[in-house]
Amino acid sequence: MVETQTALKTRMEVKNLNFYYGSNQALKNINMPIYDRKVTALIGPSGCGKTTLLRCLNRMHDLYPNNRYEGDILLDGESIFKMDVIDLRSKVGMVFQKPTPFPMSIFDNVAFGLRLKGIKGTELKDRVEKALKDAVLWDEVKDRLKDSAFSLSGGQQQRLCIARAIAVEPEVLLFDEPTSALDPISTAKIEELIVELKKKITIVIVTHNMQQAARISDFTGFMYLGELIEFNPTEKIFTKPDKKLTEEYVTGRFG
Ligand SMILES: Nc1ncnc2c1ncn2[C@@H]1O[C@H](COP(=O)(O)OP(=O)(O)OP(=O)(O)O)[C@@H](O)[C@H]1O
Repeated sequence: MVETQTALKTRMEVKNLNFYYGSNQALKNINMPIYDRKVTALIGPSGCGKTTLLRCLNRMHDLYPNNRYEGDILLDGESIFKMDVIDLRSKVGMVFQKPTPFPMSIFDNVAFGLRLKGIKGTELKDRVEKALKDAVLWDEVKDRLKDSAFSLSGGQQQRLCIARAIAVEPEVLLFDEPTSALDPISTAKIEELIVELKKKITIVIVTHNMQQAARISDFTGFMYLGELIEFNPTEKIFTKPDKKLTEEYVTGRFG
């Protein structure tokens, strides 16, 4: 069955978004839907604003006082700028480029967000186990849950960070180049995991790797110099893009 864009449910919506680091405007009038339970990839040359846009989606930039947003981003129709930021980040989680386990045990890493929500006892154990299973890490760690998270390999640490992020059952999960620090086997595992996760979670991923975008995403946004040049189904972006600039980029004529 061919899916049309109109039949899709919009989970988030970026509307006329400008973003400034002090006086430096990094995003220019971005408009983009993020469809429910699809993988949306952001591609474009270095410095075009991919990470900046991703970090707007859960207000990661709020940490620095000189950063400024204009326009709006909606989550389920509600402005994220009117939401409590902790609440927003429990709905819109993030996995970073380098694995960022906390300096504590494997179990405690995954339990972290759940404990903040007041979950304990058997429910806590069950939810940790479920998250580790969903992140396809359980079999590798079930006998060493008390070990330090740093005793895991890089690829395992990244899956642990994914387990930690999904344990609190976010609606949307943001991935910032999640495999750029990993070997090909670990990369393949994370890619399979992302495709599996989208059954339940809406995913946005920044990637430098165009093959990765083509392999795992349903929609792709191509960015250039702070603008969203084109947003379309991934297959169209890579075979018959609307814009010449997109075509030049995906065929490797500049990068
Ligand atoms: N903390 C910051 N302060 C000031 N300017 C910044 C900051 N972070 C990024 N920028 C600028 O914003 C623009 C977009 O950067 P961003 O990191 O979003 O691009 P990107 O497409 O993710 O690049 P890359 O693929 O190299 O990671 C760049 O011009 C960059 O120099």
